[in-house]
This record gives sequence, structure tokens and C-alpha cells, in this order.
Amino acid sequence: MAAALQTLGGGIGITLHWIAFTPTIEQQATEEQKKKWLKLAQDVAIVGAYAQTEMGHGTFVRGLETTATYDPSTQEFVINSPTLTSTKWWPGGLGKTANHATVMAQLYTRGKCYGPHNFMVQIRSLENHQPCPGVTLGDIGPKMESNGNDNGFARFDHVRIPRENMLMKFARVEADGTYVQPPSSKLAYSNMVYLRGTFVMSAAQALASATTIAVRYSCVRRQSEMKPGEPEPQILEYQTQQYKLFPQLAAAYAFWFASWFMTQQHGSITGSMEKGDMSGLAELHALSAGLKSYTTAVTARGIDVCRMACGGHGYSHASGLPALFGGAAALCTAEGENTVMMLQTARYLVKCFAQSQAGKRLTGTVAYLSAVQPSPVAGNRNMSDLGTLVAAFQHRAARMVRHAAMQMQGEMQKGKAREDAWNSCSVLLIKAAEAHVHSFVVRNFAETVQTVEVDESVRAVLTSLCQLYSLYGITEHAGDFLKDGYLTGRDIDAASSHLSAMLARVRPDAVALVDAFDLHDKILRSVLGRYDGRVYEHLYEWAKKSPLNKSEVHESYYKYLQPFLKSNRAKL
Ligand SMILES: CC/C=C\C/C=C\C/C=C\C/C=C\C/C=C\C/C=C\CC/C=C/C(=O)SCCNC(=O)CCNC(=O)[C@H](O)C(C)(C)COP(=O)(O)OP(=O)(O)OC[C@H]1O[C@@H](n2cnc3c(N)ncnc32)[C@H](O)[C@@H]1OP(=O)(O)O
Ligand SMILES: Cc1cc2nc3c(=O)[nH]c(=O)nc-3n(C[C@H](O)[C@H](O)[C@H](O)COP(=O)(O)OP(=O)(O)OC[C@H]3O[C@@H](n4cnc5c(N)ncnc54)[C@H](O)[C@@H]3O)c2cc1C
Repeated sequence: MAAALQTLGGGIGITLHWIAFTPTIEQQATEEQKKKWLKLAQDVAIVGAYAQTEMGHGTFVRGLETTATYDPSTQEFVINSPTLTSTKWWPGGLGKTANHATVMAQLYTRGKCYGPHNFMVQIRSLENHQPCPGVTLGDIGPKMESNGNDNGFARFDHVRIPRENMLMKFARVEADGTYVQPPSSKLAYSNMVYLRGTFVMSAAQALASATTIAVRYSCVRRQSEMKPGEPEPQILEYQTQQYKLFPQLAAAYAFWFASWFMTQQHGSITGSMEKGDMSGLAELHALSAGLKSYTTAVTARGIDVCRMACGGHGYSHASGLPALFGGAAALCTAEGENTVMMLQTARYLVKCFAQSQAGKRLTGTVAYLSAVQPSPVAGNRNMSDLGTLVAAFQHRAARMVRHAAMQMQGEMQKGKAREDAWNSCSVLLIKAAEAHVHSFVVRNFAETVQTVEVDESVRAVLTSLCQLYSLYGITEHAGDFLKDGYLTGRDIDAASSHLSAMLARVRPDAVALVDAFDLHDKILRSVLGRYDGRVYEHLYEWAKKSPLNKSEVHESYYKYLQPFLKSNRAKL
């Protein structure tokens, strides 16, 4: 049943029950509270939404307006939407599906505000699914994609909930209204860190889906003449088609491996946090925010490249690519808008750079910032060597982080306030953070292909894919590598020719590489990407099922076209 609900479309949105509501109980509820709600959620005996974003605030969580005011006389919290802009807006499943929600609200007790905290609120009757007293619910209307999901709105008119409905694993309010501080105020945000981490795998899956569709179709589709008089070639024989698709295919593998690292990091750091060691939280936040931002942005662009590479049929919903693009586009905004998330990573990098300047030895994903020499040693580099490529990306990132941080220091030395200096350098900061995440993805890709337990012939293919991904990144951002002479023009030319060689080397394994994602036709939902390659027959069958083909002459002819034609003919 639960699995069936997961796939239900048509106004039933249960995705967020699984990826946000239930994990929030797991991560933010006490053991007592888990006994009350966790099994109900896991067995889908209740259906929940994660209600944080409001009409007026999504990014700035500290600016949320919904209030939860503690009433010690009844030991209840009063949940209220004081303004129109405080209306909860966007949460998946909130409109028509969920009967519970974890509501993020500003906590007030004894007249003082303690900032955003999570509260469990029943929003619909378990008997007849009608909204509970004081709760107004609805769907926010059609969206770019995912219209099977009822992203909804909710308003609360002084809705009373028991004190025990505050998720109190970290912070709590005692019966007399005393607020007990959490180890870190950011622990209330821990589920967002978790969800951002899962978006890295969603991005990898989405890009894997798109490249599977486009590569398979590019082997079915024959078009034009490569040589006069010869049969039309598979469009995948064109180097331009390989240049479009293979870097996206390589990125899908890169992001898949990055999501493995993200999952492992999340597990290990949250494990330490359970024992009271918060030292890894900052790195976890910076990594999850940066990887989510970088992988979802590259994925959305990459899916559209795959769509365009499939010509007109790529633009049809039969391809599955428009829906994938719409979904991936959502990942760029949801769970922390990409710009804001990359700025969070930049904030961490500037902090680490300052620590490194003060002599601290950096560790983890920023360790390279301490190690990289500012003065580059130019020379003929072996641009097919993975170690050389990784070092180039780390040098680029270190240079850009140093440049952005020094620019900011310069602005402050001119008398600017830190916040103004930050804002006037934020484009540089974003580019530096992107370079940092890019270097992490390349390094992780290289380390994974060198250590993953596979047959040596498979390792050789993965190594070519990693070289292709890295060389593509260098040629696409050549200026960053040339700027301080770390790479020379000859190096960039060498990178370009190696990239061409990699395109040709990956070509024979391209179909095997997408088949390895093992995405069933039922998941791909694409006529172009069918495993059996029978595109044309199924394209025709798909079109015949179009609602417009239910009648030979559509009713619109009689309503509009016929009278219009008649009146025009009458004027002749
Ligand atoms: C095989 C299948 C094939 C394909 C299928 C796959 C994919 C298909 C394609 C797509 C998928 C399909 C459809 C897509 C549809 C929908 C997507 C699915 C689900 C959507 C779910 C979405 C849910 C949500 O959006 S929930 C709401 C999310 N909201 C946010 O994320 C809000 C973002 N804002 C914030 O987090 C914060 O406001 C902030 C920006 C971080 C600022 O916080 P704050 O102002 O408090 O902090 P400061 O910036 O001042 O920094 C202070 C200090 O705190 C540290 N900090 C901040 N946050 C954290 C944190 N989370 N953890 C730890 N530390 C944190 C920060 O670093 C500072 O530290 P220092 O002072 O030391 O520097
Ligand atoms: C498909 C989908 C599903 C969603 N599901 C949920 C859900 O289940 N639960 C939930 O609570 N929310 C959900 N959301 C809401 C989502 O979390 C917010 O849309 C997101 O956090 C962005 O906030 P916003 O929409 O208010 O945009 P804003 O924060 O207003 O951002 C608008 C623009 O302003 C820029 N900006 C904002 N702040 C800064 C800054 N400090 N520096 C630089 N630029 C800045 C942003 O970069 C962005 O370009 C969903 C959204 C979508 C699209």
C-alpha cells in the first residue's frame, strides 16, 4: 500500500511524507515522541507534510512569521498565521493529502522569541479528512511540473496543540514555560541538511535517466549523410552529439559517486553528533549545501542538453525529458535555493581560508586550501593523468577562494561593513564556491574509480569517463586555469585533444554505461529510451492515445473553426 501511494499521481502527494515529514520525526523527536508518531508515519497510518516555507519567506528561515506561543495555563502551544504572507505555501502534500504536518514556527514563551522550531500539528480529521478546526487548507495551483503533487497552503487561526507536540529532541519547553537551549540552534535545521544530501542522488538519477534516454535514442535515430551516398549514420556517430551527451553521462557517474560520499559523511557526522560531538556540523552543512546546489544546477542544464540532442521527439512528452527537466528544475529551488546554498558554502570557505591564514591546518574537504602553493609552477603537464587533473582543479579553487576572500578583506579595509563587503563580493564568492565543489566532485570521482572494487576492464572505462569529465571541465572553464599561469595555452590545447580522444574511446561503451544504471522502462517512462529500442512503433501508439485523437473531428471545429471558415468564405 505504502509503495502504491508513493507512485500515486492525480492530486495525491506522498513524496514529502517519506523524504521530509518522516525523517523530521526521526531526527527531531524525542524517544517518547517517536513511540507516538514514528511507526504511524512509517506504516502510513498518518500522512504528513513538511510545512516550513511561507508565502512571504522561503530562504530566510529566521524570518518566518508563523508563531507558536506557549500557554503555561493549559500547557499548550497556540499556532497562528498572523499575516497573509505567513500562510504556509509550497509544502508537498499539504493541499489535499496530508492529515498531519511538522510546522516550522517562531517559538514564543514567557514573552520572548526563541526562533524557528518544529511542531507536530494535525491538520485534517482522521475520520472524514476535513480540515481540523482553525485550519484552512488548499492547493497552490498548477506548477511547471509535478502537477500530480498537491503542493498546498495552510493557515492556522490560533490552533491549540499540546506542549508535547513540540519536537523536543534538541530544544524543549518545560511545563512552566522555561526554554531549554539546544546544543546548537542549527540542529532545528538538520532535516534540511539531510534532504539536501539526498538531492545529490536525485540529481544523479535524473541525469542518469536523461542520458539513458538520449544515448539509446541516439543509437536508434539515423539522420543525414556523413559521407555522400553512404547510409544515414546513427546520430551518436557525430562528434558533436558525443560532445553533448558524454560529459552529461560522465557527470551522472560523478554525481552518483559524490552522493555515496555525501551519504557516508552524513551518517558518520550525525553519528558523532548523537554522542554530543558537533564539530562536523559546519562541514556537513557546507558540503551538503554546495553539492546540492552544484549537482542540481548541472543536472537541470544537462537534461535540457539531452532534450535538444533528441530533436523534435525530445520536445514531446513521449520522450520523458520535459518532465525530467521540470523535476530537476524544482530541485534547484526546493530545499534551499541554489544561489543561497552556494553562498552558505562560500561562507564556510572564507572562514576556513582565514583559519588557514592564521596557521591552522585544514582538514576534510577543505584540506587542499592549506596545501596548494599560491605561485604556480607552469610546465608541460600530462593532461591525461588523473592526478594532474585533480591538482589543476584544486589549484583553481584555492586561487579563486583566496581571491574572493582577499577582495572582501580589501573592501573592509576601505571601511565597508562586513555585510556590505560580503554582498559586493558575492558573485566572486559564488564562483569560488562552485570551483570548490567542482574540485571535490573531480577528486572524489578519481578516488572512486581508482578504489572501487570492479573488474579491471570496467575500471579502465570508468577512468576514461573520469578523464572525460575533468577535461570537459577544464576546457569549459579554461580562463580560470590560465589566469595565473598554472595551465598554459599548450596545456589547454592538450586537454582539448585528449577530450576528443576520450569521446571516441567512450563511444563503444556508451550504451553499456547507460544500461548499467539499470533504469527500468517503467521508471524511465520514455518512448525514446525504451530498452528494446522499438521507438517508432511505440511513438505512433503513444500519439494515437492523445486525448485530441478521441474523435476524428474535434468539437473545437464545430465551435470555432467552422463558423470562422464560413464567415471568411462568405466575404470572398
Ligand atoms: C530513477 C529515478 C529517476 C529520476 C528521479 C529523480 C529525479 C527526478 C527529477 C526531479 C525530482 C522530481 C520532482 C521534483 C519535485 C520536487 C522536489 C522534491 C521535493 C521537494 C522537497 C522540498 C522541501 C523544501 O523545500 S523544505 C524547505 C527548505 N527550505 C530551506 O532550505 C531554507 C533555506 N534557508 C536556510 O537554510 C537558512 O535560512 C540559511 C540560508 C542557511 C540561513 O540561515 P541563518 O540565517 O540562520 O544562518 P546564517 O546564514 O546567518 O549563518 C549562521 C550560521 O549558521 C550556520 N548554518 C546555517 N544553516 C545551517 C545548517 N542547516 N546546519 C548547520 N549550520 C548551519 C552557518 O553556516 C553559519 O555558521 P557560522 O556563523 O559558523 O558561519
Ligand atoms: C517543487 C517545490 C517543492 C517544494 N516543497 C516544499 C516543502 O515540501 N516544504 C517546504 O517547506 N517548502 C517547499 N518548497 C519551498 C522551497 O523550499 C522554497 O521555494 C525555497 O526555499 C526558496 O524560497 P523562496 O521560494 O521564498 O524564494 P526566495 O528565498 O524569495 O528567493 C528568491 C530569489 O532571491 C534570492 N535570494 C534570497 N535570499 C538571498 C540571499 N541571502 N542572497 C542572495 N540571493 C538571495 C534567491 O537566490 C532567489 O533567486 C518547495 C518548492 C518547490 C519549487
